[in-house]
Amino acid sequence: MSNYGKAFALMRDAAQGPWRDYTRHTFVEGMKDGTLPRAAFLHYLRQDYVFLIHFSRAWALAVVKSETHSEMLTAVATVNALVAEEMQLHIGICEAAGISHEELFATPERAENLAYTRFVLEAGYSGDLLDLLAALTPCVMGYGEIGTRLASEATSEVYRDWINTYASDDYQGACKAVGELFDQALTRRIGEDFAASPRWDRLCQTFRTATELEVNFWQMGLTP
Ligand SMILES: Cc1ncc(CO)c(N)n1
Repeated sequence: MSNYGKAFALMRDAAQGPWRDYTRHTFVEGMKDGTLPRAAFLHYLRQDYVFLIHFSRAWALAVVKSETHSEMLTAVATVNALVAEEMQLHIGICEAAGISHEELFATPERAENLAYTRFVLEAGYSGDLLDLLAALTPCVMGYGEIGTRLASEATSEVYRDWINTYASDDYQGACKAVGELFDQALTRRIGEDFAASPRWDRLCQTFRTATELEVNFWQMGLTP
C-alpha cells in the first residue's frame, strides 16, 4: 500500500467503498489491459486537461491559504508540477492524435468535470487550508495509487505513457510531499491528535465527496 502520510491513510480507510470504486473503476481496468476504447481515452484526456486548469487554480488557492513558508513551497511546487509537467502529457498525447493545443484548450466542459473542480474550489474558498486539502488529496493520491498498481499489473502497452506518468518518481514524490503537507497542516492547526478533533468528521466527509466525484469523472470518460 502507498505511504502518503497518516491523515490520508485514515481518510481513505473511512471512505473505503468509494475509494475502491475510484481506484479500480472499469475505466482504470481498461487502461490496465488495453481494452479501453481509444475514443473514450481521448475524450477523458481532453476533459482532464480542462480539469487540470481548475485543479491548478485550486492549488494556487492553497498558496493563498498557506500560513508558513514550508506550506507555500509545497503548494507552489504542486502548481508548477501540474502546469509545467502533467498538462504537457495531455498536450503531447492529443497532438499525436491530431488534436491541436488550441482545440484542446477550447474543449467544452462536461457537467461532471465542472461539479468536481468547483466543489474543490468552493471547499477552499469557504474553508481553510485543511478543508481545501481534504478535497484535493483524493485526486493527487488516487492517481498515485493507480499509477503504481498499473505499472506492475498492466498486461498491455497501449496506455503505458499515461501509466508511467503517474508511476514516475516525480509524481510519487509529489504524493509524499502532499501527504507531509497535510499531516503538518493538521498538526499546526488542530494538534497532534487531529483525528480526535470535532473537525475531523467533516474533513473526512469532504474527502469522501471528492472521491465520489472522481468515480463520476471516470464514468464520464466512458460516455464520450
Ligand atoms: C480527474 C483527475 N483526478 C486526479 C488527477 C491527478 O492529477 C487528474 N489528472 N485528473
